[in-house]
Amino acid sequence: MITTDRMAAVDANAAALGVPRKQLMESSGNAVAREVRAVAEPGAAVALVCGRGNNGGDALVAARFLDEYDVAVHLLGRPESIRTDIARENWAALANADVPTEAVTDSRDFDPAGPDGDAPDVIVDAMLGSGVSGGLREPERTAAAAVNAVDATVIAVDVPSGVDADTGEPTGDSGSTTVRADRVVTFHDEKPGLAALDADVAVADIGIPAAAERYTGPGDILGLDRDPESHKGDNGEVLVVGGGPYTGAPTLSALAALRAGADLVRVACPESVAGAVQGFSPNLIVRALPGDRVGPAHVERVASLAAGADAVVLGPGLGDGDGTREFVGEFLTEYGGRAVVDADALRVVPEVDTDAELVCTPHQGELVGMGGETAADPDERAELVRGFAADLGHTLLVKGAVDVVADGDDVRLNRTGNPGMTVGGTGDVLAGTVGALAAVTDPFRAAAVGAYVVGRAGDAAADANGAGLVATDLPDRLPEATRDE
Ligand SMILES: NC(=O)C1=CN([C@@H]2O[C@H](COP(=O)(O)OP(=O)(O)OC[C@H]3O[C@@H](n4cnc5c(N)ncnc54)[C@H](O)[C@@H]3O)[C@@H](O)[C@H]2O)[C@H](O)CC1
Ligand SMILES: [K+]
Repeated sequence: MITTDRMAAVDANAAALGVPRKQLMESSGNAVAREVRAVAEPGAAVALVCGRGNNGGDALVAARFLDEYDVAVHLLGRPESIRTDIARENWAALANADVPTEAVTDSRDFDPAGPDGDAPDVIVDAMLGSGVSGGLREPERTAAAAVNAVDATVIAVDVPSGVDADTGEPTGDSGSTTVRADRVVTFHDEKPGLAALDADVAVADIGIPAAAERYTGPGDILGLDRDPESHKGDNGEVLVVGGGPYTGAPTLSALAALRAGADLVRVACPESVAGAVQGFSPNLIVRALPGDRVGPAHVERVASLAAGADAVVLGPGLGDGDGTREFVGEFLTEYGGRAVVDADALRVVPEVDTDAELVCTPHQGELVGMGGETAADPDERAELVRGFAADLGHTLLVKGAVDVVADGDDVRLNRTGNPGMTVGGTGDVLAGTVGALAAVTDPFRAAAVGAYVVGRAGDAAADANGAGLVATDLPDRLPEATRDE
């Protein structure tokens, strides 16, 4: 099962892995042709109704494969309005292969029966797929009604036009037109909303490599960019709780959170280091806690600060004194929001019963310290991490040459980054980055994207500084690493 957003990410990851979209479209078109052959004998009349996007492109390919049928292609719009060059190439190929085609510019002219007036045996609905937004507009709306009015077997490409593949509901309001399909041939994996439809659903493998789903890639960032209408605070407020024996760690986390997109970052730290932390950057808002270590006396104060944040980053530079461990346990017991837990705070997590949604970011040693297991083989390690995440009831991001991100259901691997990143402080940068992302997306995705972009920032830093990279090289490189390619 895959959602349309995740499908778009996997599609982009496949492209980044070098799988040409044209190849995917050829495979999709071939799958559509197979569906036609499954329902109609050679010589049957097949009308392919194509939109201007890649959904239409799939059917333009299919038309080429169906030469033993009486094929007619109806493009809804002018050929020059076809959106992508791969779909345009397929249109041109059809015209050269003397397949009857017509470009419908006025929806009132559209008749799936075509010029000879005989109703087709099969109609392929390739008007709109995952690129649909809102209820059907013209000419697709009139065309959908015309398709529904014909007594033919309707095969929908990817999803029936006008249907939201995630919900099975119309993409417009409940009364809006959708194509009623007898069969749906969807690509790569089942979509959540298709089961609700009164149609047979076939899932076609179109050659998307498993790595496009298993490993993070540029597609995982899609959709995280800011809403241009957003204003201060919408893009996340993060509270970093750390410092004590160390001052650099909470600062690195806080700077990373800002560079990863958080609007406001506050740092709750012992007053003994507050001056040093504030001194690192005027961008930070420091909330000093009495004394030189974070302890149980600070739980109420930190809990009230956390209530005003979208995500907490707990642990950088806290140290592992008894009082600090007690603080972490009591704070997490009380806190019910989202938190990234790192460094010395990690070992408390297995003992604490919390309503919070946690992302724990241990390295392999810290994972074992929490009671988890690791293995040399990446797939075995991934399965062990997934099982431990299920036991913990939280998301794990286990750092390594290949980072393993897992919650009880899903596992994703990240292979950006380089050995230069073993330098101290990069874990603090990662924790802050995941904190900023957890403020705007779900914990699993925050961990996967966080691992990916910090690794890319580390790779950019290594390009510039070789193995001499230091953690402070990373935050400023996060914006570039987080940009949609
Ligand atoms: N995901 C994959 O790996 C593959 C997907 N394929 C096929 O590509 C479509 C998605 O193609 P896309 O071009 O993104 O969008 P659509 O073709 O679905 O539609 C875009 C097209 O439609 C117009 N439009 C959008 N909303 C409406 C509306 N409400 N009313 C009218 N018109 C609308 C929009 O302006 C565009 O012009 C996917 O479904 C698969 O079939 C690849 O070919 C194979 C790999
Ligand atoms: K369709």
